[in-house]
Order: sequence, then C-alpha cells, then structure tokens
Amino acid sequence: MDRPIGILDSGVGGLTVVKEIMHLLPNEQLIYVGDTARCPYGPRSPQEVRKFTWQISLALQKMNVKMLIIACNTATAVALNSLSRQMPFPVLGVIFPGARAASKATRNHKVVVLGTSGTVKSGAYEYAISALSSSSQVEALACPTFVPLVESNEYEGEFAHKMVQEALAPLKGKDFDTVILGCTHYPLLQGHIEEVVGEHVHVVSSAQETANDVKDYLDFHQQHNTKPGRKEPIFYATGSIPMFKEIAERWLALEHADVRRIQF
Ligand SMILES: N[C@H](CCC(=O)O)C(=O)O
Repeated sequence: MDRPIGILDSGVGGLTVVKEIMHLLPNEQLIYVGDTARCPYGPRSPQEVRKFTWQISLALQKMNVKMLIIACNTATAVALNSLSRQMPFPVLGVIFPGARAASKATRNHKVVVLGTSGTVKSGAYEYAISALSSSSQVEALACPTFVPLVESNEYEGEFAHKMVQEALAPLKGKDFDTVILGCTHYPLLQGHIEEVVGEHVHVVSSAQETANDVKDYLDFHQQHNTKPGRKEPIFYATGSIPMFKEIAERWLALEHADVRRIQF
C-alpha cells in the first residue's frame, strides 16, 4: 500500500523513532508532525495532551496515512486507547515496545523508567511491565529538564552532562540493571545517561522495538509501499522551522530535510 506512515511527537523526540524506521523500511514514505510550539507535553494535563494528540492525528488522517505512530510516551499514555479505537487505521504507541524490550533485557527484574512528569504520573510503564512479567519491580523517575535541553539543540557537551548527572542523582546506590528511555527525546542524551548509570546497566530505547513492530505489521498485512526507491521524509513543525531542520538534518544525517509549517 503506497500511502504514507504518519508519526507524531510534541517536538523533535520522535525523530529517534523516525531514524529507526528509515533504517529498517527505507521504502516507506514518512510524514512527521512535531508540535514544537506547544512542547513540552510532559507538564501538561492529560486532557490537554489528549486534545493536542487528536488534533495532530486528524491532520495526519487528512494526509491519507495508512498507519499512525505516536512517537511520544506522554501522548501514548493518554491518547493511544481512544485513537486506536476510533481511527480507521492502526495506531501504535511507544510504551509497550519499550516495556517489552526492558522485560527481555533485565536479569535482576529491577527496572528504572526515565520519563516526563506526565508519563511518570500515568503509571503506564508499571502497568505494561507488570502485564509482561509480574515479578519485575519498576521505579519511575521524572526528568523534566531533559526535553528543553534537546529542543534547544543543547544535548551535547558538558552542560548537558551535568544536567543528566543531577537528574539521575536519586538513583545512586540502587541495584537496577535496566533503564528505559521512557521519552523519545532521551535517546539524544543516551551517551550521558549511559556514562552516569554505568556500563553494567542496559539502557533501552523503544525506538528500535517500535520500528520492528511497524515492519511486522506491514509484513503481516502485506501493506508495504510497493513503489521502488528510498523515500525522503516530510516533516511538519508548529514552531521554529530552522531549529527543527538543524536537529533533523544532524540526527538523521540528511543533506536537506523538507520541513514545512503546520498550525492548529
Ligand atoms: N517526546 C515525548 C514528550 C516530551 C515532552 O513534550 O514533554 C515523550 O516521549 O514523552
């Protein structure tokens, strides 16, 4: 099926999912919406995040997508159920794939989830992990400083490292062996996070697992794009286009990212 795949996030975080899908399914046309003008979603109420997620999803529906990926944990936690019930195409979130990857990786069944305040308050990871393995203990930690660091393109260097160190200080001395990057912005800080938690800890991101789920779905339902050739993604942003373009080109190693404006 030659229709595009829609992907959404509050900002640039979902590009971590785009990167994996581009790698695994280069033939698919991706349309991405980053709601950078209203980012972060983390501190907002569930009602507001649900409303914004629906607005974007309806815009993507008008663009004739064959499938929707909510590449945002905060939005997945509050909007996946209603969207997957009511949209006329499959809707995938990022929480279950991340929980599954962590359940596979942990040996001592002690898992830490790093996420936005909204995701942590939702308890969505605790719920997903307990459904997969009732013996696992999950501790969730909100890291509200991380998303602004990534959105302002300051995710590399000393300052970012110090912010990560400060945010993860409550984990010192705890014996977890797996950390879930429970926000799609956090893989851009993965190097700092790995240094702080130590190399004995598995750091899992849901991006790879989500991309695998997309492929499995397209395989099973025979819905791959049949037009030959690699497709360049189309990006829409509600906020600064130059900032989005710079981050997308760097993170996805694109020479020219096609970034357009969208408003709600
Ligand atoms: N990237 C998003 C949201 C970050 C935010 O807007 O607070 C997530 O996975 O949760």
